[in-house]
Amino acid sequence: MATLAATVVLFVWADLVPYPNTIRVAERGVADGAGPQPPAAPRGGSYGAALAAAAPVQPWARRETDRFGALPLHGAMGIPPGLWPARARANASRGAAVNVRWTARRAYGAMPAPARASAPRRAAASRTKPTWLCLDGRQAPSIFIVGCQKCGTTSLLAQMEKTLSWQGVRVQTGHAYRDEPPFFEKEKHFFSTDRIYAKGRRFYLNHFPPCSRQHAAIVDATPNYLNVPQAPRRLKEMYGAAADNLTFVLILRDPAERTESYFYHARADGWLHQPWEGAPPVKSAQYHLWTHSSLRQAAACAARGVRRLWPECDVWGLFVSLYAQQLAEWLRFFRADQFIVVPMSRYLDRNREVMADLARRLGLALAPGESAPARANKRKAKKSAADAITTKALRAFFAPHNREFTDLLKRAHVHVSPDGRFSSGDLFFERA
Ligand SMILES: Nc1ncnc2c1ncn2[C@@H]1O[C@H](COP(=O)(O)OS(=O)(=O)O)[C@@H](OP(=O)(O)O)[C@H]1O
Repeated sequence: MATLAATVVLFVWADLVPYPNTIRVAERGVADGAGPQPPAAPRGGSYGAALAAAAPVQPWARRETDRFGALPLHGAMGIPPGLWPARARANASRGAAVNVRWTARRAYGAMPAPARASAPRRAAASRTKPTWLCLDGRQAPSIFIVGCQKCGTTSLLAQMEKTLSWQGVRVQTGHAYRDEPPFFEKEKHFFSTDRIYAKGRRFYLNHFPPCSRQHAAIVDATPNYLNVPQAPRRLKEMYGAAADNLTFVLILRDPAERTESYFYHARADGWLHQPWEGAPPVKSAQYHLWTHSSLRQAAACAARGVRRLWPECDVWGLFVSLYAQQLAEWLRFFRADQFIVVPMSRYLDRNREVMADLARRLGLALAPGESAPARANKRKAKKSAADAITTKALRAFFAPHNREFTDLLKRAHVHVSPDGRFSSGDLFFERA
């Protein structure tokens, strides 16, 4: 009830604020995320056919395409029409009322069927030694922390480097070139960034030590690999047959908190994603206004029948938190038993168990004794009470996506650290 009240307050208030009515939405991603896309059609048939079979597309859904400003977000948030502010009700009576939730559910019903791990493959998920990959004379990464941005990836990597080893040799990340920012030591951005990918395989592999100097395992911890749709295909192509031996770690945070953290980081560093006309300069963007515009963007996409909000609506901003749709894409290229999902809450609360589980699955030894996760990349901006209200509104938006994520993990038999156990419902708000 408190969540609903907070959401209503935010959106009633937000409705009074003048917003740009036309939002220019990049068709698919922006900047480095753009470029050739993997095929969108699912394995078992076309989305179009599945959607048409489920229910015919309503004319009002089509009409919404260019009417961004008129969308009643309140409906998308599940708020009963009686509680909508006057402007939203007026929009609705003009024919703009869109049951976005229904549209979205219909669209997501047709997600690609993920590849299932066969029983022997699943059994083989624990290893006795790490995977050692030599490509063109370089020890190439065999472990990828592919996501997600603002989910504790820096902290996890630091702890892996400190505590995981094999026969006394630690894991490591390779190096950054002198003209690259220092954080490229952790994250190479190769498979996710067109201009870096264009430099080619040799350029990537030159970041890693020669095979002669054997390391326990090499890690590329680029949190954007998960949300850039080109990344899994590129990775698979580069590794060829060796791709079967890779392990992908996904440390994932409550999507709403992640989005909040992203906003403050991206605003401070000047790369906040706001693909709508009339957006303020990045430095003066405000969290609640940015969130409201992002939710409008999502609602408009759903209303015009976009099949998967990620990647078809956008791949940046709050769309980075659409984990189900992203993982489904990765499962088209890799087996389910190559993935380890680490909820950030478990990483913090059950740290030792999670690290032991990672060690087992990566074939590495865990150093004895306790080690706490470092608080890396802590945001500098102060939290405010108003932010909490905005984040609650985001939670309402993400709730069905979170359930979809949990369903996917169960269906595809993806391992959730530390013990593979999780209940149906929302993984990010499970009871201990
Ligand atoms: N130990 C521990 N406890 C609690 N929170 C932690 C911890 N380690 C990292 N964090 C929070 O994770 C956020 C940074 O995540 P990333 O390192 O993945 O960021 S980045 O994508 O590499 O920029 C960032 O979140 P915000 O502070 O909310 O922005 C960090 O504070």
